[in-house]
Amino acid sequence: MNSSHNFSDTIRESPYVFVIGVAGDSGSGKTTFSRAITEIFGEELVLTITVDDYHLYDRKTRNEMGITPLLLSANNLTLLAQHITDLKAGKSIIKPVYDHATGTFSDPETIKSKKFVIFEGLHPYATEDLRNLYDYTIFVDPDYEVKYDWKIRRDIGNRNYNHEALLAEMEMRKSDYNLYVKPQRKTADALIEIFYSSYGKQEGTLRNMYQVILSMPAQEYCFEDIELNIDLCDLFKKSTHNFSLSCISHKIDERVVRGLIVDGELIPDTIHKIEKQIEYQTQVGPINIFNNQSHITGTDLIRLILSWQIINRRISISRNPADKPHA
Ligand SMILES: Nc1ncnc2c1ncn2[C@@H]1O[C@H](COP(=O)(O)OP(=O)(O)OP(=O)(O)O)[C@@H](O)[C@H]1O
Ligand SMILES: O=C(CO)[C@H](O)[C@H](O)COP(=O)(O)O
Repeated sequence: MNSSHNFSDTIRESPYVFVIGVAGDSGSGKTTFSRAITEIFGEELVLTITVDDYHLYDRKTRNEMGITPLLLSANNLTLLAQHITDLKAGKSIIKPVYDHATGTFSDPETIKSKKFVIFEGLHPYATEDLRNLYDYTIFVDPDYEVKYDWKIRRDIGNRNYNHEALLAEMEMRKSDYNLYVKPQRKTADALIEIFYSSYGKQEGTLRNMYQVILSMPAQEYCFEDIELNIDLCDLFKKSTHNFSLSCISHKIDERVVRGLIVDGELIPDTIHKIEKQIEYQTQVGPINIFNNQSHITGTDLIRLILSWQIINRRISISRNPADKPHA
């Protein structure tokens, strides 16, 4: 690419709307991973919509019906498909709003399309018709224990649940998760698994440090144009923290996928050098998403690599419009 050109300007000027789907259970870390794209391109270019807004029933009604929000039939997936189609065509939508603080619906809101639209939630691409509308899909899949530790922390703090009600709800959700949410994992372009750190559960939790695996099917786009250089001097001499990076091939849902496993911490210098590599290789910049952090975790590195992968997918569409997925 021309070195004086900023690819964000190309995106701004292009009519193409790139749609990303991030699926996973409640509190699984979807926002944590998708936020990097907003941090890189800014809110002017990136719109995030929570699929929770497409629930058909409020919390009280769901409780009376004895159902969880994970049922496909408890969500208006037809309206969701229509809204993705409209936003992709550059049109505005009038969208329902689900308020987690009260468990009820607020007034609908009008939303204008932007150049990246991220749909995150339980069922962003739960049907084949929905799946065909996306340019890139991610499935976030923390280990059961990790996920429920996060959910308890978050829902009791921010969503006004009491501990017992939350545990009962979590138990009730298990089978619906396997039936209605997890199947999306089979078709995701990128799958993120999160486990307690191999350097110690307690220490890891305190430092927000987990073992994170980013897996992708061996496909044409995989790490295209990516040169990931990690400065060994930073790792060995300048940092006193544990860090490991390895690659595996493994089978998930009958697909053989290649996984990048990251655990431990890097110093900010190392990640800033990687950000510069991304700027150089993609001409998107400035990329500076890790300000004021004393250490950089595996989650952070995977967020950055995943964003890089998405940017490359977007670049390939610009280079070759016929390359558009589902064109
Ligand atoms: N990779 C991670 N490392 C450390 N903590 C995490 C990570 N991912 C998520 N968390 C914790 O879990 C909480 C929920 O994460 P996040 O908001 O990203 O989940 P979500 O899937 O978007 O949730 P929901 O869709 O239910 O709003 C965060 O506030 C954070 O405490
Ligand atoms: O699975 C969820 C996604 O966040 C929530 O439980 C669902 O959206 C219902 O929200 P609430 O529990 O606040 O009524």
